[in-house]
Amino acid sequence: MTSSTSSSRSRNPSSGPRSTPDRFANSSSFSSNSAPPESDSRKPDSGRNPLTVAVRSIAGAFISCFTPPETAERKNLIVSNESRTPSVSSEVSRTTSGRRGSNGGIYSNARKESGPGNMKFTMDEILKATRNFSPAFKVGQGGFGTVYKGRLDDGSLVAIKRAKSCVYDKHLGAEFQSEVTTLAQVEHLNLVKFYGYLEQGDERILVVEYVTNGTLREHLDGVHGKELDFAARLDIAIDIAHAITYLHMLAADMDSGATHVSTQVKGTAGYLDPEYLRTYQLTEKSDVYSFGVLLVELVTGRRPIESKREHKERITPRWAMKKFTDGDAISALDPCLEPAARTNLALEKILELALQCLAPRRQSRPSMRSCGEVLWSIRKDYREQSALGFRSLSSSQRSVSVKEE
Ligand SMILES: Nc1ncnc2c1ncn2[C@@H]1O[C@H](COP(=O)(O)OP(=O)(O)OP(=O)(O)O)[C@@H](O)[C@H]1O
Repeated sequence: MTSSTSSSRSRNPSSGPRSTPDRFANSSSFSSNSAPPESDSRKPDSGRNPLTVAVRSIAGAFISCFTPPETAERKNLIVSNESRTPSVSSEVSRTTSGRRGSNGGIYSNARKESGPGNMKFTMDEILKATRNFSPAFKVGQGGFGTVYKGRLDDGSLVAIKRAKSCVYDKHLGAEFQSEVTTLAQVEHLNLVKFYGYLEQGDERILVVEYVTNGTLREHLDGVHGKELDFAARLDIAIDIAHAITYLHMLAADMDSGATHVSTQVKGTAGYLDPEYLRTYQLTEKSDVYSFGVLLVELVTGRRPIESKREHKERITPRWAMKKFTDGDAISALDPCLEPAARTNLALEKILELALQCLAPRRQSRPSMRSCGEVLWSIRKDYREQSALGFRSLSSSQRSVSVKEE
């Protein structure tokens, strides 16, 4: 989504929403076991901007760095090397209050005790972990800057994100610290763990958990083997909705009620709330918009912007919404997915939700919590229908109306 510290792993510049809380997302792991967000009357969807500059910077990562959900499908996707990343150890996270480092052990790193917002790295440590920012350790380049893979002294594998000098407005000196303070408080199974930071001279560096499973885009493209099945995509959507809901609640707690104006676009094309262009403000509802784009991406398998396609298909959300409103949702379904009555039903409901998320006016968009609840209900129906044994349709029936068997 829109921010400056993204930890996304997308290798495609057009992938990975960038508006508010996706930046540190890992999406998934607990998906199939996750409960719908609990209602919280303390934090109504007020429509105010709960995202401080700092929190806004969290945004943007949820799409890219993710661990596929716990489904049969996942077993084929997951990296079996247990020593690689804590993000694949969902069971560990679920069953222990302690966290595990990339080396598989509970953190022995003294930084854990150093407390949120106080996890400072020295330049020596960063240089050692990245072999002096060796190009061989570079894993990506994003709006925030350059991302390196590194290993800390305790063996933890981390992503070291070195900000471009233009990312932090010199006039907003507190922006980085504010961001760090927020990141240090984020603890969610679907969000990459924040290890610490370095602020020295012009250098601004963030150290976060390294995600080895690849990006959502890669999994949608089948780069790691079989494409994600529909159930897995639904799980991912729910996990992301939960993660953003969590971030919105966090942000609401921290929000001072100030108005947050950003004139520096930090998002990724295709995901950015169009209202931002009018107001220069990012709100929770900007994330909802980006989430709508993500929903479309998940079910169509297409990138938000498909510049090589014919004109009317280039902006994927617009194309998919047209299909949906024309009553032809099924033709927007990712051709990799097997059409089935239950899938088509869920597809329609997901696109309906996406339509609401993509509403041009912010006030018409649902809250993230509500998105999670709707998706939860869609998944419940989908599973029930799967259990009832709805049979698949052949691809040739894709364009005809679906009748339940
Ligand atoms: N935590 C991580 N673990 C592994 N690889 C990562 C991680 N974070 C980022 N990367 C890699 O670095 C690339 C750039 O990430 P980064 O988050 O800076 O850019 P982005 O996802 O394009 O977002 P933005 O442009 O908004 O900053 C990603 O595409 C990914 O390949």
